[in-house]
Amino acid sequence: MSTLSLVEQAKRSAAFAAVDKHVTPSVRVLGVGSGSTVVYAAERLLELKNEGKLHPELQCVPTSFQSKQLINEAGLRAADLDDLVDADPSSTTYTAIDVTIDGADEVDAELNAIKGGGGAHLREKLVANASAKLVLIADYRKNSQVLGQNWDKGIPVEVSPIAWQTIKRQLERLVPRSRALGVLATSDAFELNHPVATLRNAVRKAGPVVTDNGNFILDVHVGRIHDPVAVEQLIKMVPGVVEVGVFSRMACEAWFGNEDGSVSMRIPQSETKKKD
Ligand SMILES: O=C[C@H](O)[C@H](O)[C@H](O)COP(=O)(O)O
Repeated sequence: MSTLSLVEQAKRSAAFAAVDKHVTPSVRVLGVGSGSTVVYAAERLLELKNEGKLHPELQCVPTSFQSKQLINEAGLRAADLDDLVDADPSSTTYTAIDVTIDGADEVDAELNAIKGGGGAHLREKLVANASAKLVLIADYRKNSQVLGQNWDKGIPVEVSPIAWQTIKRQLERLVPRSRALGVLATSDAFELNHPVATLRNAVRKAGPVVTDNGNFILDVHVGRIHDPVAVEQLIKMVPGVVEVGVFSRMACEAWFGNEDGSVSMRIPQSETKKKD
């Protein structure tokens, strides 16, 4: 009998289903995300490797220190993102990675996602952006219509430590800032008129979380996010912001483990409508 909790079982089911569908023997370069759900993806990759079902030359691109450890522990070959070459130099999109499988903190109807609950979103976004396909895996708690509906820990924003308090104050003034810029309709973009940015503190270490890249994390509470593209752009425009944990319009599929033990796969709602 399984000793996993319902949530862990849901993560595992989603991870196994997504890996089985997407990591076929023809996949040569795989992006490996970060977080607790990706641990199960690595477990499945190891099984497939032992069954001889992976490409013999498979290269795995890590998205964090943890992710690299998972790749190493599964006996897979890690590759550096910058050492890869574009699969099709004539393409308008840069796709050196065939597919990336990654977790998420929350996913909306269009598969916009909040990521960075584990502070890995800078490298995750770099890898996702170089991938032909980004596939998200998560348990049922992350399955939302609108970002901010279930995830109440704010948007993870990686910032330069040299001016984190200045950046925090500017992030808390996103609304007047966007009005001054006159480029984004902030009033429609997110719920709160007065966002709150909190420095993420470490657990079992005094002081702030320091990312794999030597930066700090501010968790920015904006309430519900109605326009993820605008929110991502607006936060990114604050000097000192290294990366924002809103991944808008990047994922093509999201796999969720459900409470009843089943697995659901979603594509962006607008794509579903086109097919109807
Ligand atoms: O920084 C961490 C990553 O974005 C994770 O993929 C995300 O936080 C989801 O993690 P988990 O699978 O542990 O819920």
